[in-house]
Amino acid sequence: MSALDARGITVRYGGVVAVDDVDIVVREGEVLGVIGPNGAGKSSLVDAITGLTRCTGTVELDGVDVTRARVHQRALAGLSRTWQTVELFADLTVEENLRIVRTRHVEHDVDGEIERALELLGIADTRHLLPAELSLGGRKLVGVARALVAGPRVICMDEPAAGLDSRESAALGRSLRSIADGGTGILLIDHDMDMVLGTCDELHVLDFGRTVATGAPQDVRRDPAVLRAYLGETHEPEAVAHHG
Ligand SMILES: Nc1ncnc2c1ncn2[C@@H]1O[C@H](COP(=O)(O)OP(=O)(O)OP(=O)(O)O)[C@@H](O)[C@H]1O
Repeated sequence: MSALDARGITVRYGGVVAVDDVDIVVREGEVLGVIGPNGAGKSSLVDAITGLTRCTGTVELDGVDVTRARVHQRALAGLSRTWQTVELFADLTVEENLRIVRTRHVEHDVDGEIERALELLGIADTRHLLPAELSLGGRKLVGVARALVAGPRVICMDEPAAGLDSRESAALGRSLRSIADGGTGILLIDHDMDMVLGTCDELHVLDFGRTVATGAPQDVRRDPAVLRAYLGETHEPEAVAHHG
């Protein structure tokens, strides 16, 4: 069943069409990767889906139309988001940062969710540390844990691996897989192709705001339209071609 179903999403900034009639479906337990060159519209798409930017099109969560819902209402309906920069409370420990998350249901077992998130992200041993005592990778994992504690149906992640080394990035990918295996859908934007190709069930490729390819990672990375989209990019064609 689809946890997130976004249809005909179009985002305009003045005369610029940043996202052009894009359909995105994330199923329960699926990791959907959205990739594309710089400026392809990935962040704008996630901003539109989460309600942060104006768009046309429709967004459904678990079959419920949330197109007109505000950001916080979408969050309460089950749509979580992580950011490129992780904002944690500096004076609170990892566990306390998770404890202040607003959960979706009052009867929510917060303690249970926190333990589950700490275990899934492999950060249980850091629970009493302050954010400053963690590496950037560690803080990013706490950011993902925080999104998870709310009990989302779908988590949208904007470049969670940015700034991580390859070992941290691989660990993050494994954690995302475990989260999805627990039933949560994940919409993942990232430039780390090893992590994306190794983690996603499906890829959705954008170029100039348009969908140029969708499908399984092993098919998409060989797709001529995808390779074309990355040509002219300075830092990514090698990554895609390398795996092709
Ligand atoms: N607030 C804004 N106002 C005007 N134009 C914007 C705004 N935000 C993004 N754009 C433009 O919209 C297009 C898509 O940008 P977006 O950031 O969504 O792409 P992206 O794929 O996330 O890029 P990156 O990989 O570099 O993060 C680009 O042409 C960008 O310059």
